Amino acid sequence: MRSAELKTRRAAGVSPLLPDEAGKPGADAPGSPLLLFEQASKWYGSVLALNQVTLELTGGITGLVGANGAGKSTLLRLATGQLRPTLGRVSIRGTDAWDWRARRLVGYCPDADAFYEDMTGRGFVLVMARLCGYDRREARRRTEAVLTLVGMADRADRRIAGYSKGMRQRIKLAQALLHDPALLVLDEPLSGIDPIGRQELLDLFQRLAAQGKCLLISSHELEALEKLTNHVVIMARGRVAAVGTLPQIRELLDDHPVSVRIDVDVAREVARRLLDLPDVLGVEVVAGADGPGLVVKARNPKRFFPAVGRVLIEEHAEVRRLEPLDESAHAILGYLLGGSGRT
Ligand SMILES: Nc1ncnc2c1ncn2[C@@H]1O[C@H](COP(=O)(O)OP(=O)(O)OP(=O)(O)O)[C@@H](O)[C@H]1O
Repeated sequence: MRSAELKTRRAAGVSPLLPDEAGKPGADAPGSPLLLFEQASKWYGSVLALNQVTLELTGGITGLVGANGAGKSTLLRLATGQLRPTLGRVSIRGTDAWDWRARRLVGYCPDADAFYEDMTGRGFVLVMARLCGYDRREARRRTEAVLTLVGMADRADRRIAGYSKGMRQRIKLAQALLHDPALLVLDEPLSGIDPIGRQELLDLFQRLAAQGKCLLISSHELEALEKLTNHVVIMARGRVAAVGTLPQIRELLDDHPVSVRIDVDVAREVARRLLDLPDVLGVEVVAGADGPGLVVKARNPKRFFPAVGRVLIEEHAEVRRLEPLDESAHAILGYLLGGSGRT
């Protein structure tokens, strides 16, 4: 039983309370941000997954977006105290996120499902409540409260094996809410969920935020998060590329010059035409493996990129390479101009 319990804890990715500490107030230093990353870096062996991230959350809903491998899950694992930063600090209300006192303030919904499929949703949440250290009666009370909160009270006696993705997500959310955490960390909660289930989940997240919870939600899909919040963190290659409301990020992008590498057969002709464009700040001709290439510095990518496209077509240029050289700008552009930005 002991090993089964431990397996269940790990399976659901929960940070259980210690039995003798359940019910006591959490690690709480009033005035400290709920979640704070201070120059936090994480290496997996030789892979730098998170690079000097500084981030502060105080409340509301924050969307965390980034392409595959951008470092979102690593950031969330650090926030939930499952990993320790190699350098820097991650804290919850002033306490190291790795510390069990901090974990009591955090609820976590992992990306992957790891249920005992033969259990009912209610049975699973109840077991998780017991593992949190609540006695039978309190565990039952909390189980019913969270199942009601996530809209599963009347469907929780069915086996998990028969649940839709949306129902599974709600059960994960229910177990994360058992200890009434201040911060809810949700890793890709919308992935694979149909549009109706998705809207219901978005409504649920909004209700939780209205009740005072702080939510940190990762997603590949900016459009989905855009409906939920305008506080967005964009990640690229382990770094925070931009933080703010979407209008702020768009503005930042318009003001921030981007450097673009363009390798074409008629480099000099294209360079001359590009220099006439109003948003181009400079063009440098550089040597490439297959002939000369251009490094173009420009403002206002929304206007600049379509204009480049027109020049290349008019010059009948054969393009070998066209890519932003700045990873952050690349990521932001991917999201703001090209949809999801998934690579
Ligand atoms: N346990 C690990 N060992 C080695 N490298 C890892 C490990 N976990 C993640 N990485 C690497 O760290 C980087 C960041 O990964 P992470 O999973 O945090 O990104 P992500 O944005 O969540 O991506 P995805 O959307 O694909 O889950 C990637 O290069 C990934 O390959």
